[in-house]
Amino acid sequence: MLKTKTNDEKADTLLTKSLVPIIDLAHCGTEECPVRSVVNRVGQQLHKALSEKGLALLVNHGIADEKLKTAWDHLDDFVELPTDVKEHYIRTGEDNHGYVSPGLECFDGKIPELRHAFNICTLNAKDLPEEPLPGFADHISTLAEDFKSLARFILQALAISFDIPHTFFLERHSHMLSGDHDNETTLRLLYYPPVIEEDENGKNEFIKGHCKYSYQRCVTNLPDFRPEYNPRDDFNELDGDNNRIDELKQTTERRLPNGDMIRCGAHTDYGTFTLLAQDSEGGLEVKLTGTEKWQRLGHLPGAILVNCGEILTIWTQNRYLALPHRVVIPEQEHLRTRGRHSIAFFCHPDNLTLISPYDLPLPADVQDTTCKKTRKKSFKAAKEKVYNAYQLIQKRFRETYQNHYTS
Ligand SMILES: O=C(O)CCC(=O)C(=O)O
Ligand SMILES: [Fe+2]
Repeated sequence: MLKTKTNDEKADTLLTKSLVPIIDLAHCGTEECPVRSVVNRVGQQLHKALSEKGLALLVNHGIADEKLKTAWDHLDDFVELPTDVKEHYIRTGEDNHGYVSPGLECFDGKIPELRHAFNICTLNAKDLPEEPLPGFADHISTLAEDFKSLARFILQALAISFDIPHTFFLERHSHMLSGDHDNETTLRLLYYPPVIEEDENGKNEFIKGHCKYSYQRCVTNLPDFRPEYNPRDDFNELDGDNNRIDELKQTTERRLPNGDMIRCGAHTDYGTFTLLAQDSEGGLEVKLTGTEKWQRLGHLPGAILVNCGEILTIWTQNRYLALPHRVVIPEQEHLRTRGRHSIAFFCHPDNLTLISPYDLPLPADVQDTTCKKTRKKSFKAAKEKVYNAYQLIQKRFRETYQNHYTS
């Protein structure tokens, strides 16, 4: 007799199809003093995941799903506030804190981003929309503290993966979310509105700034790593054939009535690493280390993605490469016409930390093969070019918001 698969069996089968290494944090990711043996194991697993792929999915990390969902509810409420109220909370550029409305950011330097973002760099209630939205400050501050604890866990695990004292990275990230302008770490709430080509007035939902689905739960609680045919993949095979690429773009890229839009352009994150939670599949694609092809990441409900940022790449002398990623407008109508929420925690070193590629020990094989003279020479060159974390990130902010600054 043919046996039908249980949900758990289906989930297991789908998990084995995941592109991404899955790391179990044994529920101690947010603990102040996590069990040492778990930190050691995660350190070894992170080393393999980040050096081979540039990312990993964290499960049993200690941040309850309900907390994430409530944060997304708060963001939806914020987006629905009248424009003049929202204006009080707009990101000014002096620091990264505040609301960023759709169209202001441009990660790939070309196409404006189709999303609402609220950046949180300080937990001070007066800088959060507590007055129009009672409960916002309390909830978001607790969640931000959870993400900070999880980041501290990862920082310790990373140190272990390099065989250096477990406090090495912690000491260089000691001001995260302190509100004293000494560290650019940011918790970012994101909402991508549904993309509906035309409504009855001939306008797109996004252009009206109205969110048809203000909140959505995942379609399913099963992992979703189905490989799907994506016509954009054809671009990957067509290096250099510009005519053919243009022709394909006409048929595969979603254009809105007022021009090109994308959910989030291709980029790498600027900091040490990023933790990312997403409420549903909504177009997140990655280029895994060593590959040139955009791949759909898929969705594992409740998991938090950790991906390597540019500062960690410098620190590790390119052993952990920053992960190129983007959020495209999904081809499938049932995904495109639903909104999508995510939360990103960008973990940054303290501003004055010098990011030198010579702080970490070289792996044994590199040490053996690199002759002393070359090492001396490159050390001198590297010494001349060392920037601090603040200088590195400000340069990247200027590039991302260049349209805004010049307009
Ligand atoms: O929303 C997402 O899934 C990704 C967001 C992102 O990559 C970013 O804001 O840097
Ligand atoms: Fe990103």
